[in-house]
Amino acid sequence: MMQFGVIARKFSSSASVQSAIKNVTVIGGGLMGSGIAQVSAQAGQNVTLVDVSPDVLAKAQKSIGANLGRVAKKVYKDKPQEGEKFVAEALGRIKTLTDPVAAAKSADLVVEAIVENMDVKHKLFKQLDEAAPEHTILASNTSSLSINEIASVVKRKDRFGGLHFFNPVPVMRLLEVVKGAETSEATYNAMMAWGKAVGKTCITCKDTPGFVVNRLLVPYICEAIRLYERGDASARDIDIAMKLGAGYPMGPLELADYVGLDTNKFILDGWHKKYPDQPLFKPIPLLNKLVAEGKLGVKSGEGFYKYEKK
Ligand SMILES: CCCCCCC[C@H](O)CC(=O)SCCNC(=O)CCNC(=O)[C@H](O)C(C)(C)COP(=O)([O-])OP(=O)([O-])OC[C@H]1O[C@@H](n2cnc3c(N)ncnc32)[C@H](O)[C@@H]1OP(=O)([O-])[O-]
Ligand SMILES: NC(=O)c1ccc[n+]([C@@H]2O[C@H](COP(=O)([O-])OP(=O)(O)OC[C@H]3O[C@@H](n4cnc5c(N)ncnc54)[C@H](O)[C@@H]3O)[C@@H](O)[C@H]2O)c1
Repeated sequence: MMQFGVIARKFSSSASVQSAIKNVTVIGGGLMGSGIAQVSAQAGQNVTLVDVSPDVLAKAQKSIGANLGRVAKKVYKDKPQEGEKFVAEALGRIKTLTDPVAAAKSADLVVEAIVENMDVKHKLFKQLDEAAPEHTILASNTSSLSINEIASVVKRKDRFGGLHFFNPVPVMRLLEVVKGAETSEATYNAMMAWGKAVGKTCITCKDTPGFVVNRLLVPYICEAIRLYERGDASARDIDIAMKLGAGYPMGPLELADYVGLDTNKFILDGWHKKYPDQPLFKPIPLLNKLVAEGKLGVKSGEGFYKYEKK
């Protein structure tokens, strides 16, 4: 108990923690990348946000502005002018680019948050490894892929690791800092210090499937889907049960809709292929059916529940 207290204090988050990393490039301006760019800029980092799509970048800037406004309303509730200054300054620290190579040239740290596809990640990291300065740390926000496998294409394996954020990034306080087989102690320490500097509580994990959170969360969500598929309980009752009986903020099926049923399926299929004998990772016919029908959850307007399209 005593030891846990010490560890908890040691790793407790603080936006005032200093990090040697001042210039961060975030690649992928979608759901996760925009959140990572926001928390970095909020903490005073110079941020370059990259996406192949200028439309995504415009959308990201808009949502970051709106989310910074939410933060300002809370933090500066009696000082609206200071709140406006906070939002303007944070937004001013984010520049956008469509070229990852140009963006890597000025980075101390690159955080990749593009599609969860090994080939696409490999292609990007090869380019980044060639373009980035010697000291630059390369990191992936992958949910389910192996950090060692992603790092296999770069020369700087000692300056490569995992930085796994949670959705929604501005709200979720955890950051999993993943050590690959060849991640150096200096890289690990720099990633931990940076994570704390951007306001997250960091935990450490080896390069094991799903790290800590998803290794527990994916089987939990999958078991909930199987329970529903068997007709053991309604979707609503499964979700109410876990919210009121176990204290979760969302039930498992609501959470599956929130992260996206295609993402759920992608992770499960990838792990099933790698570990075919693990019953927890076996395909789920209902999940496959919903995805085949385009029912992907909140983003498509329907999953286990129906949503108003934004
Ligand atoms: C097979 C499985 C597959 C797994 C996939 C893995 C995916 C991945 O690798 C891991 C994950 O991320 S796993 C997923 C991990 N994620 C989870 O497990 C999430 C679980 N869910 C939750 O924690 C809560 O339901 C939410 C925080 C999402 C919403 O909270 P709520 O109470 O229901 O509703 P509320 O009252 O509206 O909001 C409360 C406060 O949050 C603020 N805010 C909200 N959205 C925001 C945004 N986008 N931006 C900024 N701010 C946002 C809002 O302003 C408010 O602030 P205030 O200070 O109170 O005014
Ligand atoms: N969604 C989640 O809940 C969540 C949580 C934690 C980690 N992750 C991981 O984060 C990563 C991104 O997930 P997301 O949900 O933000 O995806 P997303 O689809 O919202 O965003 C990905 C973005 O990357 C862009 N992109 C694709 N290829 C690119 C390239 N070569 N160069 C630059 N931009 C490129 C796309 O245009 C898109 O805007 C994935 O690896 C995912 O597993 C997701």
